[in-house]
Amino acid sequence: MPSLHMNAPDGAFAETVIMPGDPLRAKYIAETFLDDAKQVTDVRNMLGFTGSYKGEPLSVMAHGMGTPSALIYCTELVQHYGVKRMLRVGSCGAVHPDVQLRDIIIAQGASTDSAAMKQRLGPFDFAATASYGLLEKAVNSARALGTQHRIGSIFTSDLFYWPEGDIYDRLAKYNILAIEMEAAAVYSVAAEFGVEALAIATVSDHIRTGAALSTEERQTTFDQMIELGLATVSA
Ligand SMILES: O=P(O)(O)O[C@H]1O[C@H](CO)[C@@H](O)[C@H]1O
Ligand SMILES: O=c1cc[nH]c(=O)[nH]1
Repeated sequence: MPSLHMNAPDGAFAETVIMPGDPLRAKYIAETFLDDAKQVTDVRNMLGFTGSYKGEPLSVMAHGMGTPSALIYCTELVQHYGVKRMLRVGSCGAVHPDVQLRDIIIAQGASTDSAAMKQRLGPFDFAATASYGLLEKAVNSARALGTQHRIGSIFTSDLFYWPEGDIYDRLAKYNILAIEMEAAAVYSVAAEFGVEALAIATVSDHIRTGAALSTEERQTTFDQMIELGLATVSA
């Protein structure tokens, strides 16, 4: 039976799902890295695929841009399809001076400005953190692969275009490395339903300096991040 936003039948998703924001990145990951990948959902062109990796079932499902979209797909994957592990593979913009273009950030925690997140614990703030088991596997895999990485906290924003620039100084002061738009949402769904989640993200641009990866550099570094994600979930 399909869910509200996915037309995959019951059992169509593996217990582990790799999740980029972009549906075409989901297609690319499935076609490039999975064996026998089949498309399982295409509602709104938000594509999902299931195949295998190193002999184990693995799915790839896009979650779109922003917290509301990610909350919908993550919630339905877990509640409707019984998914147990979600690993976001995204892009992010660096705000911390120590972070370099191409760095892969393993997101230990994600602060957020999202109003949706404020509805979780009533008057309290929910601390969106990665599942330690996945975090440890990602760090060990990055070391084994020799992948340049940073472990730290990021910021999940509802805004891509900020009207005021001073927010970046404040984030860097709190040792936040980079901004993206979904990690806290993915972590919060995992916490709500008792499953595992991790987000890793490639620094595609440096918000402070304006430096950005070329199209070719994006491809190479995204491949490194995807390989790290696959190593993490298959460790
Ligand atoms: O590259 P993805 O995974 O989409 O992630 C980042 O890119 C999008 C903004 O351009 C947002 O979804 C942000 O989180
Ligand atoms: O959300 C994002 C993703 C990449 N770069 C940014 O500046 N923001």
